[in-house]
Amino acid sequence: MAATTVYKEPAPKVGHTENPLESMMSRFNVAAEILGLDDTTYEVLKAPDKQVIVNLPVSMDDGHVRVFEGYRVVHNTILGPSKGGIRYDKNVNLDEVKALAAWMTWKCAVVDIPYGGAKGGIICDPSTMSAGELERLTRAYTNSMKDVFGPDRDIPAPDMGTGPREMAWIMDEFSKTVGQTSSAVVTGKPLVMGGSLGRTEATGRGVMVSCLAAMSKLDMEVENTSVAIQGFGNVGSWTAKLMFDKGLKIKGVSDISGAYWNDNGINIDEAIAYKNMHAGRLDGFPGATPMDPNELLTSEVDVLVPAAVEDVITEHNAPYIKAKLIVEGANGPTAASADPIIYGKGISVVPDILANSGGVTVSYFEWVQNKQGFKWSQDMVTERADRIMTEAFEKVYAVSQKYNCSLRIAAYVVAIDKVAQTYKFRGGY
Ligand SMILES: NC(=O)C1=CN([C@@H]2O[C@H](COP(=O)(O)OP(=O)(O)OC[C@H]3O[C@@H](n4cnc5c(N)ncnc54)[C@H](OP(=O)(O)O)[C@@H]3O)[C@@H](O)[C@H]2O)C=CC1
Ligand SMILES: O=C(O)CCC(=O)C(=O)O
Repeated sequence: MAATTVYKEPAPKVGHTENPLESMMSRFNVAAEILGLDDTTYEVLKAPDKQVIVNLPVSMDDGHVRVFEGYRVVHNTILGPSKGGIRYDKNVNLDEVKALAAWMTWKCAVVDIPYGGAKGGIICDPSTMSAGELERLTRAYTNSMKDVFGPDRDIPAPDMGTGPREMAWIMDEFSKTVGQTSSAVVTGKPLVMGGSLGRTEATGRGVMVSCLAAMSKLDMEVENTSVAIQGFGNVGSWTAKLMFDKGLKIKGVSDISGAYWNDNGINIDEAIAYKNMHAGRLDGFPGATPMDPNELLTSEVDVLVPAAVEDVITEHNAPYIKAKLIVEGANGPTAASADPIIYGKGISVVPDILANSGGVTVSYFEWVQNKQGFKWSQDMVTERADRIMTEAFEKVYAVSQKYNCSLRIAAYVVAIDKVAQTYKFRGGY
């Protein structure tokens, strides 16, 4: 794929400090130029519609009150109510949330689901907080956002550091403020209370499906393909499990405790069982040997799946990457400064806004089911999600061929074109 196309992104600035918002904007600018996007739509899309910053006083277990800062950024709602996860992490910041919100707009447009984009975050370290503290924090955040959230306004979901438990608290707290049970206000809920079959594994499944689609374009065979995966949380562990079940050889995995390597392939069922029995960490896993986490990204594998945080692939390590294919499970794992290097090496990249869009796709199914008051079977969810992922991949691939550009720029072109066309029909400015 990439080897036959011409690179079209601006060269990195000298001394560039990685910033996900700048990375998002530099790709957006290239796609806008390809499309000949009009100035008004460009100005509307380059900044978020709404940015909310809240102060959240929370009683801690030791009796003192700690004040947390939280954000919700709504990037755009021209395609429908805004959608996007909530991140709990000590490194959350407003620029990051703004980039993540814009990526949600592009992602929903790429898979053609009727949502705009948003993202939320709270600066906190969930690994050091008790369940009670996290519940009080989540309820305080939901209360502060009661005029932002709504089943037809803005619909949160899980992201790093959050999962079904937090989504259940959000649903309960929001329902209390509106005086009726409001299942469709949030997705990624536990199954018993309106969650969808298939949501937990949906993002990893989409990563696996788009990886196989890209491998087929590159004539890569499943049996001979080795993989390294950074991050072993929801996205990383499900990607690993589903790729392992398909017969790919997962040689390296990592989490915050370190990286682990087995040249003969890691038994992912054993790795997940070990993690579940050891406080969610792989530390001490006997089925692989510890390695330097920095070396995982440049290890001798065919496919690299970054599935943890932003900006892990930069101009500094990109020259040493050996994989032929990068499939971005995480949002924004590749800084824009690395793009020309990766492209120049002929490495294909299935970009985040395509590769990890399986999660929001099944969130959309959950929202539809909540509104219908009807539950879909696992087969129905899987078949529909796989079809959407495959069609989105083929569409992005065709655009990359048409404009002779990378899959990343092609995905932005598909997304921005849909949003811009909708603005033309709806008017309003
Ligand atoms: N959940 C979803 O449905 C979706 C998530 N994403 C994106 O996928 C990425 C991961 O999210 P998710 O899996 O939900 O988050 P989780 O919190 O479930 O998992 C994050 C994983 O990354 C690990 N990690 C964190 N920092 C590092 C690091 N520096 N090096 C290696 N591993 C690290 C964590 O380790 P440890 O557990 O040891 O702390 C954990 O294994 C994020 O970019 C998120 O935005 C995108 C689409 C949907
Ligand atoms: O499931 C969702 O609604 C959003 C998931 C998310 O935050 C993401 O795709 O980055």
